[in-house]
Amino acid sequence: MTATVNVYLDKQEYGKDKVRLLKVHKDTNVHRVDDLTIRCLLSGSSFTTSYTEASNKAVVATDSIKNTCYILAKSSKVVDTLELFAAELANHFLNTYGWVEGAHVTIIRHRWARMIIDGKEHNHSFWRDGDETRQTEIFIKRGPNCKGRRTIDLKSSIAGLLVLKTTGSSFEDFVRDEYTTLPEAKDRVLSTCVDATWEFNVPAVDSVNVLSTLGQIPFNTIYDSVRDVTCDIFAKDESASVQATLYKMAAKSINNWKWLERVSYALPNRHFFAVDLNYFRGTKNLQEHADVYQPVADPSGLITATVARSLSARL
Ligand SMILES: O=c1[nH]c(=O)c2[nH]c(=O)[nH]c2[nH]1
Repeated sequence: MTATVNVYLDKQEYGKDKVRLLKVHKDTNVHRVDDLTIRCLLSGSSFTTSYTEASNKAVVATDSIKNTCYILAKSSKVVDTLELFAAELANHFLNTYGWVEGAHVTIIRHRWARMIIDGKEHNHSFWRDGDETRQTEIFIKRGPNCKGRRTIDLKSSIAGLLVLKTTGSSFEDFVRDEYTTLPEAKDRVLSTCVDATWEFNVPAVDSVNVLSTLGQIPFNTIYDSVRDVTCDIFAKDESASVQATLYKMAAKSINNWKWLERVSYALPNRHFFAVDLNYFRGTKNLQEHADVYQPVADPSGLITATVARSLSARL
């Protein structure tokens, strides 16, 4: 029995997720590695019938999409710049399959730090120095009227950068009412797991110019810089709140880089509460006496914001 037709396919994207890939750069005997997890999703009106009429005529198998990731990783010269490799992949799908209207590629890079052996960086041995990842997400679309044009939405992120400072953070002067139990804190432990995202301002370009246009943006330097700014401000700011520190971090990176349009942070406030030890022989461990804390995994605060370049700054 056919379903009643008071519905329509509103949107669709399909492809391969969690394609795992390790690229070893062997150009010298000091090897470098890029350990990636890739998602490639395709979209376009030609795929509608694969959902609504069970027709696979336009469907590029997700297995072929996976193979493409490996084939391009073999030939690519830019795997170590996530944004450019993501653009190469997305562009490939648009150039190869004329009916694909949008290619949406997300790449996560997992950390491998060089081992120090006998006091020296080792040529080909690495260790996982944390769960933090670098990520990028690109969505390249064919121009609606001019098929040779491409519009590019591009953003990159740091996810899971776990940081902690033991002083230089306060939280005072907040609302006190009958719901409040939290004491004012002049000096507290501050810890968060940073998710930072920066959105690039990329003009629409002709299909042949996608990679050369993006090639002008110093993506790896921007990533290093946003990470440095995050750590620098986290460490040096006399923080009045997570909100105030977040704003300084985001504003600084927008001011540093003309390519950045918006910078967002999501900062969980991982609480460390001083343990009240007064019950044990009057032991003082609160306020200025605190040095034993209880980390509280749940619940955590969550402070999020996006800071954007103002229109006047674009002129
Ligand atoms: O930096 C903070 N911001 C808050 O909004 C908040 N709320 C809270 O209980 N502790 C904190 N800390």
